[in-house]
This record gives sequence, C-alpha cells and structure tokens, in this order.
Amino acid sequence: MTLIPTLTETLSRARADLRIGLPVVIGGQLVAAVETLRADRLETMRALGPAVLAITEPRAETLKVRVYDRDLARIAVPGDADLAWLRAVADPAGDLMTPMKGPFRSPRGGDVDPHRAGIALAKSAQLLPAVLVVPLAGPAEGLTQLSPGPALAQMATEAAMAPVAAARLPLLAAENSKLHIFRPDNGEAEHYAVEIGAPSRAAPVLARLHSACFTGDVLGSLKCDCGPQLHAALAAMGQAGEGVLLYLNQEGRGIGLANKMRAYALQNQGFDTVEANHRLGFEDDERDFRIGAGILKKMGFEAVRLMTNNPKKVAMLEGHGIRVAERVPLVTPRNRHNTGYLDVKAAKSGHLL
Ligand SMILES: Nc1nc2c(ncn2[C@@H]2O[C@H](COP(=O)(O)OP(=O)(O)OP(=O)(O)O)[C@@H](O)[C@H]2O)c(=O)[nH]1
Ligand SMILES: [Zn+2]
Repeated sequence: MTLIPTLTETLSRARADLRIGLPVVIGGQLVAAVETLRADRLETMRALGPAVLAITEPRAETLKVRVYDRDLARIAVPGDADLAWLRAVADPAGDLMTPMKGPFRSPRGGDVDPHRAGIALAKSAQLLPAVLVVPLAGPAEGLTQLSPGPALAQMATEAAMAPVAAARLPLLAAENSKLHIFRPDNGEAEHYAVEIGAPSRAAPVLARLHSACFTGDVLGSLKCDCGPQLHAALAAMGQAGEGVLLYLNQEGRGIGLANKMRAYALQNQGFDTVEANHRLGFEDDERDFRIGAGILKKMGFEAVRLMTNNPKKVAMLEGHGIRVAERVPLVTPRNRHNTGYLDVKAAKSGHLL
C-alpha cells in the first residue's frame, strides 16, 4: 500500500495539466499544449533553450512540413515567433485566409518519444494535437514528470473499466430497461450501457455501439445520422424485447466536441469530414473500440448481432474477443444536409450505406 501515484494516475494528472495550460516534464523535456499555452509561460519556456513545435503527420502534410519521424513532424520555432504563430501552425482555422508561410526548418535525429507522448496526451485531453517542446536542464518543481517510453506504453494499453452504478430506467422505446455506468481508471470519460429486457448471455445479443454525438443525439442536428440511428436502435431493441446499447463518450469519433466544431467550421470552408479531421492533425477515426468490447465482456456478453453500417466496428469487435454473429444494417433517412457526409463515409471510410 503506497500513496505514491501510479503511472496511470500520473498520466491522468498530466492530461489535466495540459488542459489548464501547465507544461509537463517528459524525459527531461518541458512539454506544453499549444492550444492552452499562455504567453508568459511561452516566454519562460523559450528562455530555457531551443524550442521545437511537434505536430502530427496529417497536419504536417497540410503545412508541407517534412516528416522525418513517421507519425509526427518537428518544426524549429523561429526566434521571432509568438503565441499567434504557434497557434496558426496548430489550428487550421486560418489556413485559407492567412496561409502559413514556410519554409519550415525541421530538426532531425534524437529521441522523439517525449514529443510523441506529448501529442498522445494532448489528443487524450481533446486538445489540438500540437505541443511545444523545450529541453530542461534543471529541476522543475511542482510539474508532473513522466518517462516517455512507459508513458507511451501505458497509453496504448487498454484502460481498466469498472461498473459504478446501475438502475432501472423505463424508456419510451422499452419500459423494461436498465442503465449501467462504467468508469475507466485512467480519468477519461465514463461510458454507459442501456440494457433492454433481460437478454440471455448464452446467445448473440442485439447490440449497438453508439458514439456520443451531442449535436445529433441531443440537438437533432441534420448534418449527421446519429440521432435517428440512436432512436432506431432503441426502437428495434424495444420491439425485440431485448438488446444492449452502449453509449460511448467518444464524441466526434474520439476528438471531442470542441475539435468536432473546428472540423465543422472547416467543412463550411468546403472540406469533407475526413479532410477536416486530417487538417486538424487527427486520423479519420480516433476511437478506441476496445472500450466497447471491454464493456460487453464485463456485462457477460460474448457474441452480438451488431447494428452498424461500419465494417471496421465489426472487425474491431472480433479483434477484441467479441464474436459478431450477424451485422444488422442501420440505415436512416437522408436529408440535404447529411447526404454528402453519408456519401463520404461510404466512399472513404467503407460504410455500407
Ligand atoms: N470528427 C467528426 N466526427 C463526426 C462528424 N460527424 C459525426 N461525427 C461523430 O461520428 C461518430 C458517429 O458514430 P457512430 O454512428 O457510432 O459510428 P459510425 O462509424 O458512423 O458507424 P455506424 O453508425 O455504426 O454505422 C459520433 O461520435 C459523432 O459525433 C464529423 O464531421 N467529424
Ligand atoms: Zn452525429
């Protein structure tokens, strides 16, 4: 029994630090998220040594920055660059109005795991994936400290998840329903499971893995198909008398609502849903599907009849120990606002629509 924080707990602190604008120390480097960095902290950091801005490969592609480190790129921060310059590299909002002017100088060689761990933390904090990295010579009192290798390994490991509470919850679609709450031990968002009826654990259960969409699920946005899919899935389970719907808090395919709104703003400039994610520096889909598989297993389900049009969800579930006995299509009506989005999902993401 010890009071010293575990690596998972330290990572959770580091994520919170980046969100509020505090740098963290990763492998002797001071690392700060560009999105939340304050001007006075930037000054303090720059006084310590040569500053490097680390961005992801998709963002580097947009900015025509050389990528020497596979999934990430480094830019030497010019002497006269201020916070606005850093933000313009990180945030594509102004790319078309005021394009960033290169050429960018890209350092090579050396250990980039601190940069990589910093970007992974920024992503998991749902910030723009861009971090400022400055070498640190002396001690850094009060700052969270991490070793890059173990930090990266831990972040790639499946989060432990525990059931927290459950209660009966009569729904319009099915009066005999129960809501279960699951909490990951890494400080990330809780996820929910709606259990309808009393499905047998011995046969494939009618299931839906639904990713949170505040705009579609709550506001009735016409830009996507999420709201109608959520209600159609619950209605189908109500009609069948049983089923399980996981409501996974992976808003915006895992990038968070703020970044999804940045992506929508880019879509208003003419980019499609996949291009917008890339310009922001994200992959098309940043969701961790092990979470859904883990919750199903925790609830005692081994096989599902999965309501989805996304073949990747089927493959991911099968890859993580849940047998998909059948794929049940979940096609909802098109409208003039979502038809382009649905076409792009079919063309670029392999959705069967
Ligand atoms: N980044 C981003 N996320 C979006 C956009 N439109 C919708 N989303 C998110 O996409 C996710 C859709 O999730 P799902 O409906 O579960 O997944 P799906 O991969 O489309 O697959 P199925 O609906 O099962 O066929 C939600 O988290 C939405 O918030 C967008 O333009 N950009
Ligand atoms: Zn949606």
